[in-house]
Amino acid sequence: MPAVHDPATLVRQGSHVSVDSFVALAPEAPALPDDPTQILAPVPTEVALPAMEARAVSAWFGTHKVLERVSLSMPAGRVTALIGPSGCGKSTFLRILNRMHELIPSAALAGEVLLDGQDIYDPVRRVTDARRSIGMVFQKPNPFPAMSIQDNVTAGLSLTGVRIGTSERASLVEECLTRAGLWNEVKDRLPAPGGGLSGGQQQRLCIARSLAVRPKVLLMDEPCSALDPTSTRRVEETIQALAGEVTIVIVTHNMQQAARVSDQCAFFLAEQGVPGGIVEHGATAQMFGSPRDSRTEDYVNGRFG
Ligand SMILES: Nc1ncnc2c1ncn2[C@@H]1O[C@H](COP(=O)(O)OP(=O)(O)OP(=O)(O)O)[C@@H](O)[C@H]1O
Repeated sequence: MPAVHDPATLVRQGSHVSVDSFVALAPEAPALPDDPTQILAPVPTEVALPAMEARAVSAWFGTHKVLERVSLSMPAGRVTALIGPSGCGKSTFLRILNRMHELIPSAALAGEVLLDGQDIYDPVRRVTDARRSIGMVFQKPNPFPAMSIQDNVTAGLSLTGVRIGTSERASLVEECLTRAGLWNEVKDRLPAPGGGLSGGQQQRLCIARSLAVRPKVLLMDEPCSALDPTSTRRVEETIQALAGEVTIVIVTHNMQQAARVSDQCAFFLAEQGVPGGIVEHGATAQMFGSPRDSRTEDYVNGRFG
């Protein structure tokens, strides 16, 4: 019997540092292909260990049950895409993976979320540990606009009480901006305000900020939905570059994006009057090329949703 985590018994956390990002324009970037079957991400050949595992996760807002016993393994160093129509519980599931769900009044959940085999909801584990290990990038980028680019990168460290020296800070800033694909564009203006960057650059700045606390997992909730196609391409390149180093779970409504960036997909659905659940999950190539369930086939081919 899984534990029920009622919000009244959960540790509340009001100082979470959100990790949003924006993306930059790049006129030379190629146009996006129209046919998802032409751009399938490479299928992993070896079996990766799960970095995160959701076991029988159910969720409620008050008496409204929105997820029903969802189980999913998210392999280490791989990209998992959560797809499905609006309202089926993808974002709720994502927020459960780093204990943000409990910040919402009336929210409750049941089940377990394991990170490297440990339940992040275990009462002996601190909520701040979960959020440090499991970063989040939101739909709307939110760097600290008046703060310098370099200070934005290290803002998460300061807020979690981590102190580092000047030279260590400088190398961390360079490392994280490089990993986020932004270093070359900002290396000559690190003291300039983060708010002066283009939207796409701000999105990658926020990815750099999340990387600075060295998360094991990066959750991304429609990180490109506010971006133009070229900026989207830049963020997708960043996701692909990070895969292998960080476990990524991304919610996206863009099927081409899911096909481009993910190794595996989980298709969520909430049919009339029924809480959301996973209809089917598997390797991205299989989900797009030969889905087992006709509802998956209809969704990935744009027949509904
Ligand atoms: N803060 C909240 N309070 C009450 N109900 C909520 C809240 N957030 C989400 N819900 C409900 O939970 C269900 C799942 O919502 P959720 O946002 O997780 O779906 P989603 O698949 O991510 O949708 P979308 O793709 O539109 O973002 C919906 O019925 C929604 O109305």
